[in-house]
This record gives sequence, C-alpha cells and structure tokens, in this order.
Amino acid sequence: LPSLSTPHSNNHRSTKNAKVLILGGGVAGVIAARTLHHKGIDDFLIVEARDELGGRMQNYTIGVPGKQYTVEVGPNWIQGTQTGNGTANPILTLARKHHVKNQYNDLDGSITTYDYNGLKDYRDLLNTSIDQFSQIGAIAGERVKMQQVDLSLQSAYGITGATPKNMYEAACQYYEVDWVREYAQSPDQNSWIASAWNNNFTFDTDMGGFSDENNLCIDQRGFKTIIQAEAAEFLLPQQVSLNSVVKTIAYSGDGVTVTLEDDTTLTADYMLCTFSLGVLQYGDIAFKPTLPSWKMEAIQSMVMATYTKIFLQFEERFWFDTEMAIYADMERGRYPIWQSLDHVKFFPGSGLVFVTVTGDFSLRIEGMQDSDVQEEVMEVLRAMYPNTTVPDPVAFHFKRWHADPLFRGSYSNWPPSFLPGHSENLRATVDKRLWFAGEATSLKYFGFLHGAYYEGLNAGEEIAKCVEGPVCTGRQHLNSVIDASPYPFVSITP
Ligand SMILES: Cc1cc2nc3c(=O)[nH]c(=O)nc-3n(C[C@H](O)[C@H](O)[C@H](O)COP(=O)(O)OP(=O)(O)OC[C@H]3O[C@@H](n4cnc5c(N)ncnc54)[C@H](O)[C@@H]3O)c2cc1C
Repeated sequence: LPSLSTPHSNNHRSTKNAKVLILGGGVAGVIAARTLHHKGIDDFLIVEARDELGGRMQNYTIGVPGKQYTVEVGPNWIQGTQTGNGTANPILTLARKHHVKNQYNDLDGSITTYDYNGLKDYRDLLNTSIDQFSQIGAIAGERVKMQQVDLSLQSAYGITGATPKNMYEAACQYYEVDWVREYAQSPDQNSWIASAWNNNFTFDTDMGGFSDENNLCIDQRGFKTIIQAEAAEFLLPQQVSLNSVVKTIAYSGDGVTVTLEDDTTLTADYMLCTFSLGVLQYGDIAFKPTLPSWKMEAIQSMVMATYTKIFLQFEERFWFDTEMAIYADMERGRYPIWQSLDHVKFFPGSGLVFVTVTGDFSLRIEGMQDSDVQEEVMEVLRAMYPNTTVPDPVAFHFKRWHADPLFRGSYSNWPPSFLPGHSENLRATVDKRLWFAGEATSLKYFGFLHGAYYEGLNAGEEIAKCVEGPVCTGRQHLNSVIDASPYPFVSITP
C-alpha cells in the first residue's frame, strides 16, 4: 500500500470511526472503496478477516523445489473478454492495466475424452450437448416473454428430450452445465431461466455480454494482483484493517456498530457488507436486531455452490496433449474434468495437471483426508491410462471452500425457487444503513468476478449519494415475494 498521505477528500471525520465501513476486501469491497474515493469520499474503512486483499482470488505455490508454480485455487478465468471494440469485461480491463498475464483457454476445441477403460472418443456427443444448451437458452427466452414460471434445468432437459441416456451423454452434460457454465451443481438444482440469462449476459454480445471466450490467468504473482495493484493506487494504510474478523453488526436508524472477534468496536453512518452468500447463510455474523424476514428469505433462498480444483504434479507429463479432457464414469461427477497446465500455452514442463469436482461431490471430498482423495484421483487416472505405469504424484493440493468460515462455498447460484423479487431483496438496504454487494447480488452476472465488480461499483455510487446527502433513499425491497396462486380446485374444508 502507498505511504500515508493526505486523503484528497475534504470530508471531516465525525465522532464515528468512519462514515462508511466496507466489510470484506474482495473485488466488491475494493471496487466500492475505489468508487467512494473517486467521488471524493475517503472517510471509509475496509474491514477484512484475512491478511491480504482479494477475497476469493487466492493462489497456492505448488511443486517440488526448483519446480514451483503459482496456481489459482479460486477464480482462474476472465469469463467473457471483449468483442472488437465492444464493452470489455472489467476484469480484463484490470488485467490489461496491471499487466496480469492471461491466455485464451480453448474449452470446447482442445479436448480428449476417456472412460474407465481408457481413451474413448465421444466428442460428437459434446457438440450435441453444447447445441442442446443453446436451444434450452433460446426456449428460456421465449418463456420469459410469455411470463411463464421458471423451472429447473433438469425439467428443461426433459421437456426438450435431451435428458442424458448413458454415462457419455451424462459426462458431456456435466461438462456443459455443471462445469463450463460454472453452475457447480447438477441440473435439478439450477434454475432454467436464470441460467440462460446469466450466460447470455456474460457471453452473448447481443445481450450486452463481452464475448464467448474464457482466458486463463497464468500470472506468477497470482490473479489477485489485479485487485491488489488496483487498491495500491488509492488505498491508504488507515483505510484498511486486515486480520479483523467481524462477529456482530448492530444497526439502527442512527448508524452501525460492528464488533470484531477481539471485541474492538467500529462505528459508522453506513455499512456495506460484501461477505459471501454462504457466510450470510451460515449465521456466523450476528445482526442486532436480526435481519427482517424479507432479507432473511432472500439470503436463504439462493444457493452457495462449491467448485473444487485438485492439483497434482508429476515428474513428467504422461497425459493428453490437449488443454482439456473429460472422464466419463458410471457415477456422474466423479473426477470428470481435467485440465493440463503442462501445455505450451500455460506452464510447459511443469508436470502439472488438475481435476475439478463440484457440488455434492466437493462436499464429499472436503470430509475426507487428503491422502484418501489422492488415492481416488489416482485410481481414476490409472483407469484413464490402462497401458501406462502411472506413478504417484510428487505434489498434491486442494482447498476446502465449503469448510472455510470466510466463504462457506465457492459462489452463488440461482435455484428454481429463487425469483427476481428475491434478487432485488438480496440487494436492498436495511434501514437505509446496511448495504449489501458481492457476486451474489448481481442479477446479470451472479457467480462471476465481473458480477462482484459491478456490484461494488454500483453500491459505492449509491452510498456516495447518501454520504453527500441531503437525501438518502436506499434501495427498495418487496415485503413479500409473490409467485403463487391458491389451488383453485381444492376444497380446504374437510
Ligand atoms: C474455486 C472458485 C473458482 C471460481 N472461478 C471463477 C472464474 O474462473 N471466473 C470468475 O469470474 N469467477 C470465478 N469464481 C467466483 C469469484 O471468485 C467471485 O465471484 C468473486 O471473487 C467474489 O468477490 P466478492 O467481493 O463478492 O466476495 P469475496 O471475494 O468473498 O470477498 C468477501 C471478503 O469478506 C471477507 N470476510 C468473510 N467473512 C468475514 C468476517 N466475518 N469478517 C471479516 N471479513 C470477512 C472474506 O475474507 C473476503 O475477503 C470462482 C470462485 C471460486 C471459489
């Protein structure tokens, strides 16, 4: 961070610790702080439990001495980049500005397919699966126009006659839905309409998206550099409090008091909470008084999914020379998606490969010892290479996102029973004092880094209006989210 200098704002400090407390120093928190600063408001404090900024943008150094690499245990891709001179993904813009190295990742075109007997070519099924998802997206758009209710993606597959009929089709559907589209959950748990919206808004330029490309960050300083370097341009040491775990948030029409784990109290006029949906759902933070029922319903109706990358390093590469591989197993989602980092575009000669699991399978392995997970992974890898003597890895690592009390999962997802009114209520202010932002509050880009970015930006702009006064409207909420009718033909009298 830069050395102490005079903030350019002419705001005078009140008797409170700050005008605005920003809880959480991830993308949303840092971008909200930058926005306040741009508006001339420097009387804010970022309160962050970890010892650095970046939130879920976390990396890990893996490898034997002399062959160590920075790998991303959290977000890795800039998802949707830029088409021509069109709108760029703001994450790409930050990467360009701070010279953070990223590389196009060919997710659909550079792929090898396997089953438990080894190599098995079912790439044609993958193309069918991609087409099916596009068709499902188009039908979702029609349903929106007709004001039809949302359904699950599983229903969508059934209605369009695309339900997988064997383990290869299931593996390809997993690839497209649970993985490439980043739902990290099976189709029965995902909303149909919102799934289509979210993808269109990010990847479809006709809908205001960026592009259908995904770039993999391979910068050895870590992907988090985009947000840390951005913060270093404006953030002063007295504007951030690291290693500060929030336990209680008390609020009234008068302001907010936040109590930390070590009993320090911090007071402010406004508070912006950017903690993950999982943290809010879990109840680790006590709100005093408890949050109103419309807010609780919104928080508890969305879902926090889990996405787990399991990294392995070997003495040398013995696997596919494509960027990606799919493994089809009798059990859907069992170590299915493989990515080679020992590739000319990424870290050639690194001996690194990783496999991703999601949803319930992630929770399952979070409850296992590392050595037991490694054994299972190796069993799969040896099934994929029946004619190769596959050695044990020299390094192995995965992060347990669901068990981490600062995250409680990887990113939010929109289940069928979550309605636009819930999304509005997730973003809405409580008593005009408590503000909420983060990837989960983004209607268009929930789950993504750019969702967190835009939400931080928007909250910063709106809170600035409140600080500047004289009128602070806050964000409106619905007292109840209605999308049900009484059963017309059922008599309720016995
Ligand atoms: C494994 C994984 C893969 C992903 N892949 C991608 C990807 O490829 N591309 C993409 O665009 N997105 C991806 N995402 C999603 C992306 O990481 C998030 O959308 C984004 O980082 C969320 O930012 P945020 O500011 O909303 O929240 P966070 O980053 O969670 O920031 C909230 C902050 O609050 C802090 N905090 C929590 N509790 C407390 C407390 N009690 N007291 C004080 N501080 C607290 C946390 O430490 C954290 O720093 C991935 C996420 C994961 C986990």
